[in-house]
Amino acid sequence: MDLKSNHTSPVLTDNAPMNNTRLGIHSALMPYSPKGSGFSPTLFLTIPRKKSGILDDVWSSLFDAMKSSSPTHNKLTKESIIETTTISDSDVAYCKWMFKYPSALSSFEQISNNAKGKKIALFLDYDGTLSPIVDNPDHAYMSNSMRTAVRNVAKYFPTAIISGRSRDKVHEFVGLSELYYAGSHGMDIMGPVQPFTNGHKNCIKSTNKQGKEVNLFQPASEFLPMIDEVYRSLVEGTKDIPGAKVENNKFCVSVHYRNVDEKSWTTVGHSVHEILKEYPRLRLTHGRKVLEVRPVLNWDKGKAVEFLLESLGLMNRDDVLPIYVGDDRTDEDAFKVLREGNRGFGIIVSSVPKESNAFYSLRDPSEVLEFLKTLVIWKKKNVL
Ligand SMILES: O=P(O)(O)OC[C@H]1O[C@H](O[C@H]2O[C@H](CO)[C@@H](O)[C@H](O)[C@H]2O)[C@H](O)[C@@H](O)[C@@H]1O
Repeated sequence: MDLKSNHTSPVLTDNAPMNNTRLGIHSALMPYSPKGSGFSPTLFLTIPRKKSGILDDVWSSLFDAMKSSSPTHNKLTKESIIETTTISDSDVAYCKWMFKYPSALSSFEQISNNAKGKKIALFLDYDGTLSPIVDNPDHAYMSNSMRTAVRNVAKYFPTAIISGRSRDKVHEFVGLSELYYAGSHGMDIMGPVQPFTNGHKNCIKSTNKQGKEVNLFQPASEFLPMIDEVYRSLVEGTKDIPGAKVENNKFCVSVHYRNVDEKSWTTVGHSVHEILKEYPRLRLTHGRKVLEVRPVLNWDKGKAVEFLLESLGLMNRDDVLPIYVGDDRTDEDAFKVLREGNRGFGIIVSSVPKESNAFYSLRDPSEVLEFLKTLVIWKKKNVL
């Protein structure tokens, strides 16, 4: 299969009206090039940051994006059940979308043909991929059957979890020590000890909880005090908004508005924006009913995938097939890296149509579970 020819020129629109950036907000809250830091300049984004006068534009587009960032599932009523006996417009739209992003389950044969003679490297996002989206981020538990499936795939394929959460938190949720973990959207990677060829200087040797020697890569370590400070300011600045929740993800901070009354979403946005004005070295990205504050650093989940492939000795090898499964905007960076290098492919987890750089789709975590089980069954058959 020629991975490049599946479909061309993917556009990342994410179902929301936006300017030429994901949020329509980047010109205000985006990149800044700090001088005199100890970092490699290539790690920093370099688009100049505008100072003022665009607040209205910024917030109207942010608000549109906030509204559409995670579909609200209609509650089942008698009427809706009767209605669903006929095919709805959204079913038709989903089916059309699946022509472009075929199901990774029904296309499994195609995937396995492509994987023949190759070593699969598996990258898995956590929230919305391995665990269902729930209202309380502290309760986003993974099912035992999913844990077993992940443990099983990891027996056959090098497997990494790449999450926006802090590395410790996502490790605690997943609870498997045989995996590699990248937290804070890839800014905190614990990987195997390997001689690095890419000269990353923020890499240090450490030991994991099992006492095994590991490599720790934290390109944003300089930002720790700033992130702690902005976390406290965000907690203070949103404390009077019922339902708002701020989560410290170590090298980034999440401001959740899933449980905030829609009428107050702009208040959340404005509060975050007011605070971030004081932090030109921080930027804002947008996930599923969450605003994510992170360092202005040229580092994302895509870079984390490349870093892990390199440290596993699997980079740029014809006999390696990386597969990345994820549901959110930040996963697009990883899909893109795999697509552009024609290295492997992304699988987008979504129950609604959305533009993506992935090649295949799965509807929800229950289909992710099926996919992982299918991979193991296929591998077992082919090993024997
Ligand atoms: O990269 P991920 O592992 O997908 O992390 C992205 C964000 O996930 C979490 O928030 C999302 O899931 C929550 C639990 O289901 C849900 O309540 C929230 O609305 C979602 O945005 C996590 O809490 C965030 O910190 C991550 O940035």
